[in-house]
Amino acid sequence: MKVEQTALEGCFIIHDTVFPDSRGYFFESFNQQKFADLTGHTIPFVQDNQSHSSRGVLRGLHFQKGDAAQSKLVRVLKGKVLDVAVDLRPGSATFGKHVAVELSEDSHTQLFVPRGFAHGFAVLSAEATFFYKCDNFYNKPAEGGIIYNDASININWQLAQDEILLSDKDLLLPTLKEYSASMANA
Ligand SMILES: Cc1cn([C@H]2C[C@H](O)[C@@H](COP(=O)(O)OP(=O)(O)O[C@H]3O[C@H](C)C(=O)[C@H](O)[C@H]3O)O2)c(=O)[nH]c1=O
Repeated sequence: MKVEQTALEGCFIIHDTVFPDSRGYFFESFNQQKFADLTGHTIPFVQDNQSHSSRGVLRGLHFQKGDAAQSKLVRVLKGKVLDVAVDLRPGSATFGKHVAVELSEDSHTQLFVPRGFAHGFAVLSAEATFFYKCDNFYNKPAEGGIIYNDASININWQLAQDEILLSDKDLLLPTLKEYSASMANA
């Protein structure tokens, strides 16, 4: 397992150590001690999630607010996605900035998304199975989000506009400016 820092402090890429042999391959997808030794974080993950989507599906940009905030360790079991994390930490020097990383079943890479970030992904392969660990439980009332095509974040999702399929909920998400204003008035 190797850790690659990104431009956003606390958000990093994990390169898994894979053991191929004549049968296929093996790798430890998560080891709390190795994760802590390499990242300095001991994360008490409490919930695993898995979703499956067809090409063009875009899930995000999502987060949970306040004490319900989640850090996530995300990876792809099947197919390929563009995975995106957006820094929404108040006062962060990289507030509103994002990282976009291709994750696939063959890359054996994972992305750690800290609390305070919005997260989303777009499916680039015919279909993709997405798996992630969360360090806080699902809390529907605390859910928040930012619209995927917010010009101030300017994410290139690597899909043609007419390919992108969003949930009705995600189509109605606010821009970062609208969200920030709503929080300021809260
Ligand atoms: C997230 C979640 C959802 N659900 C239920 C609620 C809905 O009935 C159904 C689908 O939920 P949703 O449309 O919010 O699923 P996604 O659009 O994949 O949401 C996720 O998308 C991006 C990529 C994220 O990072 C978040 O973890 C999460 O928001 O699963 C649960 O029961 N537990 C959960 O933890």
